Amino acid sequence: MHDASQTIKITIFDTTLRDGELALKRKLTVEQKIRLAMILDEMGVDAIEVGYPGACHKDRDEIFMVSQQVKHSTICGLASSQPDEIAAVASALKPAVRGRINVFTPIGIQSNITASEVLETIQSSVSLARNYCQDVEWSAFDATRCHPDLLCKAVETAIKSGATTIAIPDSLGVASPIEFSHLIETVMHRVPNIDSCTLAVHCHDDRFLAVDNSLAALDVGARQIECSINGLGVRAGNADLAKVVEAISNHSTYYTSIDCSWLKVASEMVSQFTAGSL
Ligand SMILES: CC(C)[C@@](O)(CC(=O)O)C(=O)O
Repeated sequence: MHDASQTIKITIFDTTLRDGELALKRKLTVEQKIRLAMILDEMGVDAIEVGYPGACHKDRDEIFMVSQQVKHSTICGLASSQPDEIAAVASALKPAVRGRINVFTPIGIQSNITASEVLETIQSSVSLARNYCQDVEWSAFDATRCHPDLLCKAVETAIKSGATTIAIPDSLGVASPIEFSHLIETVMHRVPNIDSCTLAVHCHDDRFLAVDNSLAALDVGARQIECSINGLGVRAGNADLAKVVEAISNHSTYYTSIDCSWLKVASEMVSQFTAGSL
């Protein structure tokens, strides 16, 4: 429950089953994914990212089977800009009550393609995803190590191509809260069509700042936080969902739809699934 002053809803996007699973030596089974997804759905998580078929073949069937079971949360699958990956996620989402394709494009300093090639890739992959699905997220992989001019152009292009959510990840966990919120503020100010999407953040915990960075971004306009149970995720992990949600529940203006009484059950379930596998 939230009180009357808490008027701004923050969407919670859980990626335990996708980014979290990447951290495991022994992958999750489909039964485990379904069990956790049912808890996340019951808990009130807005979106559940279940897998990345482009990197792990079994994830396609897992997205399909979780989509058959979950009735409230949006089910999400990750794809690169490759058309076959986008098609695989789209077909896996067929049984979903609500489905979302999350398309990512590398735009950081490591990416060795030109700016115009990046923009073309975004345009074609997001439009393709949008032909399959009304709900499309575009993630700017390595956004915190990219030139802000390119980031702003890329975000504008993704929105024009049909993305309804834009995620700004700190993929390698390099940013501080001031740097990260400044980057989000730049995007909010400089992208002309930014109001027609939900801005999301996806932070990694390499500097133990994933939760702080995510929360700092709210005050400059971010409205979705991507996080995971127990902070499970590659390297140091993602932002811990329970910490994000507890912090927001004590905030004067923001609220989430999470029922905190489920946090302990979810955390214990993930600890049990990952025991000996980290
Ligand atoms: C897809 C994207 C949000 C990503 O999760 C990609 C990834 O690390 O797999 C990131 O952290 O940049």
